[in-house]
Amino acid sequence: MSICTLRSLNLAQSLPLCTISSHSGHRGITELVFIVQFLANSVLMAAVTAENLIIECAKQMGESSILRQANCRAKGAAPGFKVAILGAAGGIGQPLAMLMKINPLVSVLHLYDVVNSPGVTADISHMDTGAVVRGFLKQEQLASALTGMDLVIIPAGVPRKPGMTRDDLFNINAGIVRTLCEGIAKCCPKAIVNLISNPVNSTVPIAAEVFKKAGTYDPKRLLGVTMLDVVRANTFVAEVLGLDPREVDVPVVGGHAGVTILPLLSQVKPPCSFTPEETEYLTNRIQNGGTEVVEAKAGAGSATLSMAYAAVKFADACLRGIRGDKDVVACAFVDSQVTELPFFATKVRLGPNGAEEVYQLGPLNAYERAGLEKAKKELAESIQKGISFARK
Ligand SMILES: NC(=O)c1ccc[n+]([C@@H]2O[C@H](COP(=O)([O-])OP(=O)(O)OC[C@H]3O[C@@H](n4cnc5c(N)ncnc54)[C@H](O)[C@@H]3O)[C@@H](O)[C@H]2O)c1
Ligand SMILES: O=C(O)C[C@H](O)C(=O)O
Repeated sequence: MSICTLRSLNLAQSLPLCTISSHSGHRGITELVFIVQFLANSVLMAAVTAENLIIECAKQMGESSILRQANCRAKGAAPGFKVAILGAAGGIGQPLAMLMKINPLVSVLHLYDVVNSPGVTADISHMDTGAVVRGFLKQEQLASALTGMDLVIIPAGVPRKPGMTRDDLFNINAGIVRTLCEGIAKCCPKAIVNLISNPVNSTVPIAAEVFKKAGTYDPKRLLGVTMLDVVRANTFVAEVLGLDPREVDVPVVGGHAGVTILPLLSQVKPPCSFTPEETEYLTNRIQNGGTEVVEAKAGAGSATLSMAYAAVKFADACLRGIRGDKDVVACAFVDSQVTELPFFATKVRLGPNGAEEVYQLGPLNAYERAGLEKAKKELAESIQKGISFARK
């Protein structure tokens, strides 16, 4: 029975009581009973009619009630940006969807996955925040999920288990990212893409190749998400320095795997210095932060909650950039001329078109210069692997 009918029936039960109390002093019992019965019947009839209308409406629309509610609310959507999450039912996808639903810059939130997206959508759509939430399930609904989007966030794909490298995910995730990016090229070629799926050092080159093939590639709009490395670096450095992590800003450059993750501890803000032991400890911990979580989860996946937080921090920066806010700067793995490699993570300035400006590395100390050489060697192979896969 629908909510409308239930409410009408409650009304039918309570109305006679009101009527008796307000009229009992002026009318005879028989007259009163008649009036009460008449009113109750009228309300019941109205309730039954409303129920029939609802059933008829649902039949005509041939849709679930979730879709009808979403359509309804979409008509009144507040101004803001349209964001799609691909892989929204996953370990990262769910908390990411929840946090994006809270973001006041988001007016429409599309949740796409190959499994479980209706449940996640129903759940998140009950949050009393502004964004309208719609769910999309499986490949046949990918185009609807993507059409009209300003920002697409991709955490789709398998996570690591203990003993695996991120590159071990390549065989499965490369194909997933390729398919999703083909959809983006067709349905929302102007959207800014935040790519989370690992191995980021290879999936970003794959995405670039897909967009090039489709003739839609805009290097500024494709951003590999390395924000989790920055979030970890800020946390670990703050611990060592005894500071509030919110006051610390550590640039992390290179890529997103092992030695390709290069924290620039000589450029930490507020300015500070580290002993060689602290530098070694911090660099190792930041480079292996992902593995630390994978091992602690002991087979149940990799970082999801801190990643959702980092993804939202980065997506929010992208949305502020699209809105035209000045001086929005974050680290990301992007098409780059900073080194001889075609892709590299550095600080970028985010604007209406994505990464409007890619910043240089700045002065590096001897420890960081040695780290950079190691990072570039591994990065070159991972980037080439992605390009070769996509060109096959
Ligand atoms: N960039 C980073 O810093 C970072 C951090 C953590 C995790 N990751 C990566 O993010 C990815 C997701 O991690 P997770 O923990 O959420 O994994 P998960 O397995 O919990 O969730 C992945 C979701 O992707 C969905 N999916 C699979 N194929 C899909 C397809 N073709 N289209 C749409 N959705 C699809 C799955 O159904 C699942 O819901 C992994 O590759 C992981 O390594 C990256
Ligand atoms: O480590 C992983 O496999 C997931 C992610 O890349 C991370 O850094 O936590």
